[in-house]
Amino acid sequence: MDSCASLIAEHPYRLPPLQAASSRRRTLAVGLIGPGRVGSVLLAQLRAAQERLAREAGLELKLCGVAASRRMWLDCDDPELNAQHDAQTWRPADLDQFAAHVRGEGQRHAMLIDCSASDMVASQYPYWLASGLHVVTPSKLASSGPLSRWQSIRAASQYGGRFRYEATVCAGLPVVQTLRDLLDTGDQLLSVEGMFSGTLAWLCCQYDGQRPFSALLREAHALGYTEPDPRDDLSGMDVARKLVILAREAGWPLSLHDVAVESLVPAELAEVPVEEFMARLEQLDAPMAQRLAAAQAAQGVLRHVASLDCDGRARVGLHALPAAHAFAHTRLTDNIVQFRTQRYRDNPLLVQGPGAGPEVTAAGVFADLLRIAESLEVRA
Ligand SMILES: NC(=O)c1ccc[n+]([C@@H]2O[C@H](COP(=O)([O-])OP(=O)(O)OC[C@H]3O[C@@H](n4cnc5c(N)ncnc54)[C@H](O)[C@@H]3O)[C@@H](O)[C@H]2O)c1
Ligand SMILES: N[C@@H](CCO)C(=O)O
Repeated sequence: MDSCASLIAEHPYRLPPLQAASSRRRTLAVGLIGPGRVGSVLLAQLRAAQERLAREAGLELKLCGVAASRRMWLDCDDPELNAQHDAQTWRPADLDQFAAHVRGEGQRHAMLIDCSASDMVASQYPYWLASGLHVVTPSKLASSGPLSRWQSIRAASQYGGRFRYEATVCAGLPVVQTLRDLLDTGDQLLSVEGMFSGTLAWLCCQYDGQRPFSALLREAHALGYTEPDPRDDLSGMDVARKLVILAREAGWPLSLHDVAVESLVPAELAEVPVEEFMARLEQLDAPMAQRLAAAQAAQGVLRHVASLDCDGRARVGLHALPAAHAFAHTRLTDNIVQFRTQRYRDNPLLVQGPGAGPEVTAAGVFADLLRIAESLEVRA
């Protein structure tokens, strides 16, 4: 035990568990869709916290199912069978059946967590929310997809289940909620600027010409920073989606086609299957070496920067910034978000920290789950 942990364990004045635990006992049925890098870490975090949440917060999390792209696991009344994760308990995936199973009979609180990167899954949100299921996701597809679908999701979440998506922008950092709080307290957003890609932040920090860009990109993929298809990061589309999400949060009807995006993906690799793209990554090395040399010649550093203003101007691209620029001093996957608002007009409000990776992203999703759970009424 480190000294801090032992101090907490031995301290005679440790705070008692929350009083409300017994009087606010609630059960939340949870189904997870997409047990990939983020989804599987989230499952581990939920399991690790289950007992503590029941004891200290009166929240019983009941994991009732996991759906992957081709198969799903549903719990049943037989604990022995539930304990087995083998072919006997897995069955072909069927999202309607999955959602109905998690919703269950009667009035129980139920939530679907979408950790896939599937548009087909995102298109189900309006129906799930309208049926009273809560939805939490790190996937940007719904919040930055077609505006009409986004509006249906917002409408369904007004009277149905609740919808939260904090981890869609800068993973576990409190970005969407910070903007929401500013707006809800009467502030007005003027502009947002920053570095919104953990992958590109990490690549820009690591890339000094010693190792080829392609080798670093393979490493970023293995570390779980990239999107399932790393072209979503390199093309700037992942960052464009984050700008669209923030703009819509502020009530501006932005869509992806409104964002001016500079892509780093060579045209000949834009449409090939992802496996082929990964096999041909070396084709990125020469153009990226040129960008680095140009930045170094100007005594600058490469940084991937995005901006959005209240006239709807949104742009995303790679820049050579002076070494003294605030964005030049970030580390690892650090994202920076600068909100300029009426209140923070002269000196912007800053959110900064790691912006990618399964652990921090899963924790952002988990925090959304807890915020919804806090608001649930006690039901028999
Ligand atoms: N990795 C990060 O740092 C990070 C950060 C923020 C947000 N996100 C978002 O989190 C989501 C998951 O990212 P990841 O890195 O875990 O990706 P991943 O590819 O590791 O996992 C995605 C999982 O979803 C499954 N899947 C695909 N289609 C499905 C379907 N129709 N039904 C059920 N499952 C399906 C895949 O089989 C895979 O297991 C993505 O939307 C991503 O944009 C990731
Ligand atoms: N691939 C994304 C994950 C976080 O959205 C990034 O690198 O920023």
